[in-house]
Parts: sequence; C-alpha cells; structure tokens
Amino acid sequence: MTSLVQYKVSGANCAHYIPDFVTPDEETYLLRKIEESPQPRWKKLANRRLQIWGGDLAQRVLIPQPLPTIVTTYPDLVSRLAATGAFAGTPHGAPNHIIMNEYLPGQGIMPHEDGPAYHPVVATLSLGAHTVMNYYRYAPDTDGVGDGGGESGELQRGRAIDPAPVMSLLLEPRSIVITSGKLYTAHLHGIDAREADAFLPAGGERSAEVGTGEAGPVRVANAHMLTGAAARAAVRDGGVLRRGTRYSLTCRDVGRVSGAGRGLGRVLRR
Ligand SMILES: O=C(O)CCC(=O)C(=O)O
Ligand SMILES: [Fe+2]
Repeated sequence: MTSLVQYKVSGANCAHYIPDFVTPDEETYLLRKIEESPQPRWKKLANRRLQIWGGDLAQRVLIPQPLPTIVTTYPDLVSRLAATGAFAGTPHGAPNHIIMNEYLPGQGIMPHEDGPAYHPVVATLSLGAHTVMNYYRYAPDTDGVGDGGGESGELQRGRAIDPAPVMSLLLEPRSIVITSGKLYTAHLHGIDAREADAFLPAGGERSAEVGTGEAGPVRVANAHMLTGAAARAAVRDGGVLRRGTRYSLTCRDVGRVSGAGRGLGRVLRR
C-alpha cells in the first residue's frame, strides 16, 4: 500500500478508514487464536476484557515483550501497518504495543483520550463484528480559565465533554481506522454500550434528537467507504445493525522503551 490519501475520511483531516485490511481467512485465524488464548492472558475490567501485547507500560515507558506471531508473522499486521505510511513519523516507524479489547453486544468504552505515552497515531483493527466509534470534543470553556488543564491524560481532568459527537465512524470487521493529529491529541473517542446501532438514511434530514447526545440514529462519516453489503444497506436505508462479539487491536508506538540499546551497548563494550 503506497498512499493513505485514498482512505482519508472526507471532512476529517486526521482519520483514515481502510476496509478489508485483513482477509476473511486471516480474520478467522486471528479470532481462533484469540479465543484459544489462556485465561490468565485476559485482564478483566468492569465491562470488558482485554489483553496487552508488546509489554506493560510503567510511567509511560514500555517494558518490552515480543509481540505475538499472530501480528508479526501471519498475518504480518505490523509490517502491513508500517507499509501504509501511517507510522512513518513515529519513533519506531511501526507499532510496538497493542491492546486487544473484547466487546460483547451491549458493551462499550466511555469517551477517553489515549494519552501521552504513545506517539499520537493509533491504528485499530476490528474483528468479528462491527461497531460505531464516536469522536467528541471538550465543551468550550465556560469558567473563563482557558483550557489550562493542559496535560493530556486519559481525560483532561474536570473538562466537560460536548455530548454531541463531532464525528461517528462505522467500523466494519476486518477494517482499520487510523486516527492521528488533533483527533488524537485534542479529542476523545468512545463506543456506546448498546446491542445494535441505528443509522440515518443517506441524504435524509437530520432528526431532531441527533446532536443532543441522546442515543438517536447516527450518520457516519465513512458511509461511502463501506464494503459490507449489510453495512452499506443500513447506512443507505436508515437501517439497524445488531452487534456481535467484536475484538479490536489498537496498535500504537510507545516512544520510550526501557532497555533500548542496552544489548547493543554490551556487545560494543566487549
Ligand atoms: O475498541 C476500540 O476500537 C477502541 C479501544 C480504545 O479506544 C482503546 O483501547 O483505547
Ligand atoms: Fe482509546
């Protein structure tokens, strides 16, 4: 893949959507390997399970572990991602850390930022089922203090979030969404905890409840980029897609890696 330009979501500078990034056979294989993974690999959160691949983060520094062969060898996701150019400006030119999330129908993730440990690019592979990702902005300041909270973390503490998403994307299974720049550093992203997603018909009027943050049908910014028949029909006709179990591989580059270069230093000192 030579250029990301053709995958740019129109109207969004910092979002690219690539459908069919892995083949159905690769998806089946990845799902089988994930489902076979031993219980202790899973971290259980209140409303979701996840696995961390590539090592743990301590004080924003990666204590590295090898990535599993299901992302380095077959399929060769890491090099495929590097070849998109999405990581060309990151410290290692490729992701070195992957959080793999599992969502059952009805599960989601609250609006959050991914924070400063990572270079501000994330590529997310969806497997098994679709979801709708919403992007949010912070509410304009009302306290007159400016946005001095400054330090970006999981959430800029105390800042209110505008409940109306600035953008929603339908993420099909096997697709990749890449977000970067301001969408990474100044916005939040989240997935509503729901069992089905309803869509506004293409070209239709915006219904009154859209924009209030209530759970009305959404219009997705990547409608014209979808490849699945059911997804295309749902966004064209204003239909509903029921969710299945979805796995997401969120691939990022941690700039600071503990022990990096030490091995080489030892060799050179001999
Ligand atoms: O599942 C997703 O697509 C998003 C997950 C996410 O935002 C995260 O792990 O930080
Ligand atoms: Fe995230």
